[in-house]
Amino acid sequence: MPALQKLLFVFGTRPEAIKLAPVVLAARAHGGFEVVVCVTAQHREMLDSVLAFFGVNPEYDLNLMKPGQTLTGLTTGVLEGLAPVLEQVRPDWVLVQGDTTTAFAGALAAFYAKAKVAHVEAGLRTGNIYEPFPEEMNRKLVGAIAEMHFPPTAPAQANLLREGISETRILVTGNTGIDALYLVRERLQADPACRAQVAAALEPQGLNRFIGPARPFVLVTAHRRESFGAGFEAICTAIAELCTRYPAIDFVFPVHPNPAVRGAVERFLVPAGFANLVLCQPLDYLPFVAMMINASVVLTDSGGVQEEAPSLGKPVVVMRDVTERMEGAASGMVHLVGPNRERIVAAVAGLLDSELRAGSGGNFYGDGHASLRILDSLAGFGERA
Ligand SMILES: CC(=O)N[C@@H]1[C@@H](OP(=O)(O)OP(=O)(O)OC[C@H]2O[C@@H](n3ccc(=O)[nH]c3=O)[C@H](O)[C@@H]2O)O[C@H](CO)[C@@H](O)[C@@H]1O
Repeated sequence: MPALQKLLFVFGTRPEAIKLAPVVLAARAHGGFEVVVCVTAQHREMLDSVLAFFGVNPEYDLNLMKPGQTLTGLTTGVLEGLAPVLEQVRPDWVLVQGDTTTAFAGALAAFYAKAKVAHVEAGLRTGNIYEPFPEEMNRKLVGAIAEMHFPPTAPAQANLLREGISETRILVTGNTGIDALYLVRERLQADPACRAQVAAALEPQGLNRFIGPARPFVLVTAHRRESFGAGFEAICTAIAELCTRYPAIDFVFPVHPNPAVRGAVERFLVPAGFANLVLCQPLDYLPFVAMMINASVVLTDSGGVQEEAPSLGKPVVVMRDVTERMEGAASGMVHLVGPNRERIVAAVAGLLDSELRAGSGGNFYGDGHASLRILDSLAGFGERA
């Protein structure tokens, strides 16, 4: 019988936790692995709420989040913090996900410790190292280090092949974010206690009405670093114009804690006091998914939300100039408009005016079984060793 392989998961933000939690849970249930989790806590509260929801208790916590955190400070913090963890754990594989600074610095720290890196959600590219910034460079750098690459889709695999990575080191798996999404949707459908938990979580912010038969609403998220400044002014003024034009439709905007995002919202949206604009704290993952299921249109610059909304049959307007996820755009479910006031207003209005038409959705990004494919592939290495 082959020895258990030791997997060290390293992650630090809300989206990484959402996309790695299903892999951690499946690895713990698998039997072929010893599993160790180290969080950098590049985000703190938003990370903890996801860990609690999935019941993932990290063995190591670098607790790196600081006010006014810089990318340089974070990178060096992850490198220095991980070195002793790697020394102690001595993993066979270090798993990192996506494109955060934690993923890049985690992969580099693993390389310095001569541990193999497996990259979950590999191969996403826009071709522009400043969009998204710093994510495009982070994921290219992880790609240069990784021994095994798990792209979610065939176009992401093609990007890796173009960069000269051998096809024997690539496996298309689907996105693990869709594993998490379907898991949550199933729990919401099957478990009344889970629905009660969502209602209780939304009640203090007065948001329960959005999970019942609500009047139509648009769910908004925005946080991309390259839109800070002029981009956020355009995003906020577009939302203001939509609030005025559609008084019978609500706009629900959980505001990301980054001060650049909060500042723009306070300057361009708060003073008008729109009755149909609901500004709230970021939502926990479970209530956020419940709201997405009920939304008419989703307006976002998020990568994960761009994958989730069409998987739930919701049309999405993407406030970015470029995207590494053209699969949804090609289907007509995703409208790429940039952080541009006129184009945001036109796209959202187009969807609202067409009787809130939603498509049937599609699983362009995953079928809910990505985690098992990843683990079967890593288990195969153990058997060959
Ligand atoms: C450039 C790019 O596309 N990069 C992505 C980036 O992340 P992102 O843009 O997807 O980040 P966010 O938008 O912060 O998170 C999204 C998640 O958060 C949930 N959500 C949202 C609002 C809320 O109030 N409550 C919530 O729970 C939501 O359902 C979703 O699952 O990093 C990831 C990590 O490496 C990569 O995978 C990834 O490519």
